[in-house]
Amino acid sequence: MTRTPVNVTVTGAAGQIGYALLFRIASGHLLGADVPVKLRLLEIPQGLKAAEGTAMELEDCAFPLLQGIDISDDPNVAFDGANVALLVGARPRTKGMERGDLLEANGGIFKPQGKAINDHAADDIKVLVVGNPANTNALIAQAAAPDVPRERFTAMTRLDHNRAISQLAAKTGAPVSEIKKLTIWGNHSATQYPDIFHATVAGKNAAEIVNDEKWLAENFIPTVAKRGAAIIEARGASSAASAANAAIDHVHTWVNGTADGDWTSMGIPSDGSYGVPEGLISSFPVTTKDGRYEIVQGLEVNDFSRERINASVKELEEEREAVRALGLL
Ligand SMILES: NC(=O)c1ccc[n+]([C@@H]2O[C@H](COP(=O)([O-])OP(=O)(O)OC[C@H]3O[C@@H](n4cnc5c(N)ncnc54)[C@H](O)[C@@H]3O)[C@@H](O)[C@H]2O)c1
Ligand SMILES: O=C(O)C[C@H](O)C(=O)O
Repeated sequence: MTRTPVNVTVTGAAGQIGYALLFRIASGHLLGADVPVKLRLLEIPQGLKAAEGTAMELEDCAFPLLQGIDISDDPNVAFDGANVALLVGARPRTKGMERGDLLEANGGIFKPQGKAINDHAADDIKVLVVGNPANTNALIAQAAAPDVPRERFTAMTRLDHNRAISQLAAKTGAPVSEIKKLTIWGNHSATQYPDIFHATVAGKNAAEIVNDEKWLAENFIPTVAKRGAAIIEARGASSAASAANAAIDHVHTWVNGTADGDWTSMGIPSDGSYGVPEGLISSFPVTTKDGRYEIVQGLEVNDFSRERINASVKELEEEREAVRALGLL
């Protein structure tokens, strides 16, 4: 194999998403079956030993595409030469912690990581933030990386997108492969808005096939938006394999392109489209090609959708104000 390996940095590598993610990156699912990779694992000092254990297991898989694994607790080392960065490690909310405390604690993680990306990553760096609150953590990292084109910082709403496809497939009886053009708008939180008004099921308009606004408002939207909490309740831990799968999907689609006649959802810096204030990292319908994404333009937004997009965007604005007040932007 002569191709130069792609450097993929994963933070929180010893966590549960990390464990579900690393083996799939190393086996070619992130970038392609012919793309060699080098893994850079970033952990806090307490996580280093577990990360070493995971690295031993990765070696034991003898993946032909895996050309090296480095482990560090220093962001300046872990992001050195990174082409793709998956920011998974974050501070979970603990008992008695207010939202502001959570944002401040994550600022302490994502600001230095953004700066390390700014100073050390490769020129073609692509960043996906998974650690929650993902959209606002992405904003913090982006603000600390003024030399990196801002569109390279993205936040994960692909898990919500995949969840919504699955729920719509179950409702309509269609296979998931027949569901296209679904959109997640807004924040990766309970305010997100999964939109089926432009989606298609086997080529026909999904909203017309469903024809049930009550189901949309009272079943579909809350099921998708609160799925993360339902999984925490059932598993006793937040989603891991499905989150890792969505991270793989997000980067694979960004790098390799969306299929003709379809789009995906990504949390990306707003350019003001659809009335979302410029600069907020909000989820949009996007097409991708040649490693770049574009917001799908010209979609009609009805009153039902507008109200819900506005509510999620308002929450993002409040989060932005909170981190600005903390001096993180
Ligand atoms: N966007 C999404 O759709 C989505 C879905 C599921 C989970 N999440 C979020 O992903 C994050 C990770 O989830 P998990 O289940 O893997 O958590 P986890 O607690 O199992 O693992 C997190 C890991 O991050 C490490 N870590 C903490 N601070 C770090 C730092 N500064 N640098 C490097 N590593 C650091 C920890 O040591 C730990 O090993 C959480 O914030 C979770 O809420 C997001
Ligand atoms: O970790 C969480 O709070 C939930 C997670 O973001 C998810 O959507 O599964």
